[in-house]
Amino acid sequence: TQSTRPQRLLSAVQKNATRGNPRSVVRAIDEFCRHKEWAMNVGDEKGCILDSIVSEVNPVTVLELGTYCGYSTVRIASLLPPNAKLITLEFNPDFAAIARQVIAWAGLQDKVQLVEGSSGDWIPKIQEQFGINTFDLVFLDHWKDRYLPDTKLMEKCGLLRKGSVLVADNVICPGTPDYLEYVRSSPCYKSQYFISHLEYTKAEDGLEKSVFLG
Ligand SMILES: O=c1[nH]cnc2c(O)c(F)c(-c3ccc(F)cc3)c(-c3ccc(F)cc3)c12
Ligand SMILES: [Mg+2]
Repeated sequence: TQSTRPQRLLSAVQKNATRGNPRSVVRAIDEFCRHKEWAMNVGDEKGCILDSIVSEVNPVTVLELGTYCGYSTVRIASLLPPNAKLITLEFNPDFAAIARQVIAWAGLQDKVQLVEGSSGDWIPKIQEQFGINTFDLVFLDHWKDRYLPDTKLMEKCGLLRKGSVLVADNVICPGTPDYLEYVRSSPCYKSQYFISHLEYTKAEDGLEKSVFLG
């Protein structure tokens, strides 16, 4: 039977990256996507911007919406302090199965909790299920039509506190106009756009960083 692109991406990691070395896992995926097959990882250019925001926030609790193959999960988790926890939600079970193996290859499974299911179902259950009250950082990278409803849901569930930082991928390509309008016009957010490119291409894309003001 034919392999899938995520399976081929995992094989490239297992072939070219060193177990327990997150940077080599990130490099192996970027090489695969640049030279073999494009895949929708945040990528190296936007990834560096994400790294700088994560390092600045130095979060103890992180929520990632949209795991895919675990590329940004590995990038973020590799920068976290020892006691920090990253929860990543993935709707697609095939993606989740690959991501678990990529995260394990990087040696980051103790910092990461991968949860399979829809963000809309899981966001209201996180506090009771994982003993987390609020998130210091949220990375939105799942589905463009869910960014705004899930942000409102996080607010309603009290998962954001004064100073919580939201980072959203793909705000230009494919674009999340309703989300951008909301975080840029709401008095509850201070927003900033970081211009970049769609992963592994010359098309414009960028990250929107929004600080919740409470
Ligand atoms: O859906 C996504 N989630 C998270 N990150 C994504 C990402 O970083 C992307 F670059 C793309 C993308 C953008 C342009 C393109 F041509 C193909 C795919 C998508 C995406 C957009 C529309 C779809 F129908 C399917 C996938 C996503
Ligand atoms: Mg993305």
